[in-house]
Amino acid sequence: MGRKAKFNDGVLVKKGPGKKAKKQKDPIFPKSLNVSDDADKKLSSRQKKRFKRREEKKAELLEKRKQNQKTKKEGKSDYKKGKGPLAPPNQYFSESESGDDDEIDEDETDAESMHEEASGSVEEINVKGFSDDNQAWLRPKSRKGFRPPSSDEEQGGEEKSDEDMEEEQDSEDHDFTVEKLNDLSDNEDDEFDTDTADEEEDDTNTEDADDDLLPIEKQNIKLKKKQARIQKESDAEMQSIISEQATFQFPSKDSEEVVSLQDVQQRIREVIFVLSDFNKHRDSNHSRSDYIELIRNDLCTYYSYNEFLMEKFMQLFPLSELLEFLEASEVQRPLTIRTNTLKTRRRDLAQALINRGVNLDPIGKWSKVGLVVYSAVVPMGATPEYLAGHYIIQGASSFLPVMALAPQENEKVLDMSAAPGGKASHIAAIMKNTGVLFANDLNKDRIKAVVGNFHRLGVMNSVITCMDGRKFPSLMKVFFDRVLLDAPCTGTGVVAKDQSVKTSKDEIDIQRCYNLQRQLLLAAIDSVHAKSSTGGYIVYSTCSVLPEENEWVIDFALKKRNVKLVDTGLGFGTAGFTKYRHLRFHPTMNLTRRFYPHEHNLDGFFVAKLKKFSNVIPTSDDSEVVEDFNFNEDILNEEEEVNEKQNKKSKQNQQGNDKKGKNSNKEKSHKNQVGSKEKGKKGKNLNGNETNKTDDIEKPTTSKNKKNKSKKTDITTNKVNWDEVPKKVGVKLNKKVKKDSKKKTFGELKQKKEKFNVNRTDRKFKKNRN
Ligand SMILES: C[S@@+](CC[C@H](N)C(=O)[O-])C[C@H]1O[C@@H](n2cnc3c(N)ncnc32)[C@H](O)[C@@H]1O
Repeated sequence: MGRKAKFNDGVLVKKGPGKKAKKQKDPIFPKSLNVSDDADKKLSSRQKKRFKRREEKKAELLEKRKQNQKTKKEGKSDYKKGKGPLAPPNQYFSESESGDDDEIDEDETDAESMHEEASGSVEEINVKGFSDDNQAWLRPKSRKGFRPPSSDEEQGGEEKSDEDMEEEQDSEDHDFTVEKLNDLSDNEDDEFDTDTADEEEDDTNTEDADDDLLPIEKQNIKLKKKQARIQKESDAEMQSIISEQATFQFPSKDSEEVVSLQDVQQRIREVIFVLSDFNKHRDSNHSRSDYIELIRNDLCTYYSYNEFLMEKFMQLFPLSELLEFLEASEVQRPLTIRTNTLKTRRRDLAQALINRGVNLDPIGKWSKVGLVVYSAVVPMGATPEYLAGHYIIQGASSFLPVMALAPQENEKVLDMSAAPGGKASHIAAIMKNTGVLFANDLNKDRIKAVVGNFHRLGVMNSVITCMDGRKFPSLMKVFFDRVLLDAPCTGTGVVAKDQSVKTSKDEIDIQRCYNLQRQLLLAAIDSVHAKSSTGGYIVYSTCSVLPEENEWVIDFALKKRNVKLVDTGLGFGTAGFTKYRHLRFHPTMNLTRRFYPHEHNLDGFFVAKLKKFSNVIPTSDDSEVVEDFNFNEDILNEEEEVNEKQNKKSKQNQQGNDKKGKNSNKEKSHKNQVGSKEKGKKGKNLNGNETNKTDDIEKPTTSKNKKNKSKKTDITTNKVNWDEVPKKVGVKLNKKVKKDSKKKTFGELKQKKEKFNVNRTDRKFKKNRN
């Protein structure tokens, strides 16, 4: 019942006489709903103009959209071909290895089907979208309170207080809501925004256009105008403050005032500002080093580091980046898990965990087995899936060395320092439990964790050993197809996980680490078979960001063994250093990869991949005893050496030319620097303990033994640097003495042996007595 609207333009179709139809009048609709053809006729001339303009813009927008879609399609096809910036995961595995391919292929289909599931069952149970495009989590969250200054601020901009930031955030939020409302109110008319933007510029136009706008749109325009005005005012204010506070007041040495953390934070910003244009903003009574010292102390106070480590980081990062690194190191990385493909598939695992109320997402396009967990109502280390070995809780950065290693089915692989077995079990999964995996660790207690994890995860192809990795070559020399050395390190990349690193590390710790790392790496190389039909690779990784433990160790191995650096195949990460302070590393060092918490939202990590090309050990004299090597001393000596070199240059060149022909074979060698070794000496490390290593760790470059320091090659040309020839003469002389000793008569040798036996008994006797 009720009145009937006449939508048929007044053409009345007679249906016969009805009482009500006759009695009731036609309904009258409001003008705005009148959609009759003659609506056009009622437009004013201005309205017509605006209408025309809108139509034109509509057409323009449509054209643009079409073009965009076209370029997007082209981009997509590029991506499929592997040309795009985020290449498909297969590309990450540079060698075409059947085992990996299988895992990836399977996972790729996993990912696709997971997308399908996302629109189906996953959404049904109302859990956050499960998409593979979650690169956003890779952006590190900043700690609340201290925002490192942007480069703009550093260039002289005034820093914003927390209140300002909150206000800014508020206004951003407000903008966002208003925009959203606009979208909602006019979501079919995309060009509308453009219209209003134009009208904002032209006041007269705005007034005209206002007639057509909804109240909320008018409000939006007003708000934007207000914001622009406020911005203008605050800019002007900021300029005046900057000009007023041109010089930062350096705190006097005598002042013992206790400053709050907020003041320290403020001072850090101010000193960064001064250092950004030192000549302009400095206090003439203080040098740059005064400012550096001040900021170092303040950073130590604010972030609770010891001065030594802060100094190390200051050498590593420019100031603005340092702040970002320190800030990111205060925040825990997202919780990530790795699917154990020996037992399940990622999509099944994801589904099972989602059903338990875990909010998760794939880790990113670079891994097909990782999941990032945003929130969980159950402890992730105690779910039935965990206990059944369907996944392992593992930092995302720990995937990287194994991905770089790219083990294959049926290979012989060694994980030299494996405990607690996270990476080793990943290797076993990629090998699909085929071949042999040696999982070794020096630490007896930690090796128990490897056993436990392997049982839980169903690793069946492993031999677990507990020995010093340095001794592996004596047990299984040239045996393995691939070796992973995830070396013990200072852990400077994982400060967020272990805050004790901030204060517990000093020079001696670092020195101990890099000496052990060098020895372990040489042992790892010696355990690999260069002629392996499928491999011959060594991957070296640490969770430290210090070059002493990374590039410097690799550079050492390049000089000591027949290995070369190859691409890690990881597709992301920052290139390793080819120079650091006064040191110059091999130019191929840029093939190594560094990962930072502030840049990649991963723990600080270093990954290098080496290919062994010959089983010959270039300096194979095991009787050589070498002292520990000191990084800082080396840097100082490099400087000294440069000066010395300049003085002796002409003389050395002459000698060098004489020797050139004789040493051409060495010149061909891959190594760019061969350390000469002192024989028969015992070395001392920094602790004063005697070292009697059988492997070739370089001796310290102290002035005492400098004469015998290694000959060098020019790393840019990989040729012998003939300026260094006198040192090589020293090496030659040593060899000559050695040869002469071989010419000794039988009688002399017998005498020598007897003397040696007497000494030995004497030593034994003394030892027993003690
Ligand atoms: C960074 S952790 C290895 C972590 C392991 N790769 C993982 O992913 O679970 C370094 C390991 O090296 C071991 N280690 C230290 N010195 C060693 C040595 N001389 N030989 C073998 N392993 C050693 C430590 O016990 C420690 O477990």
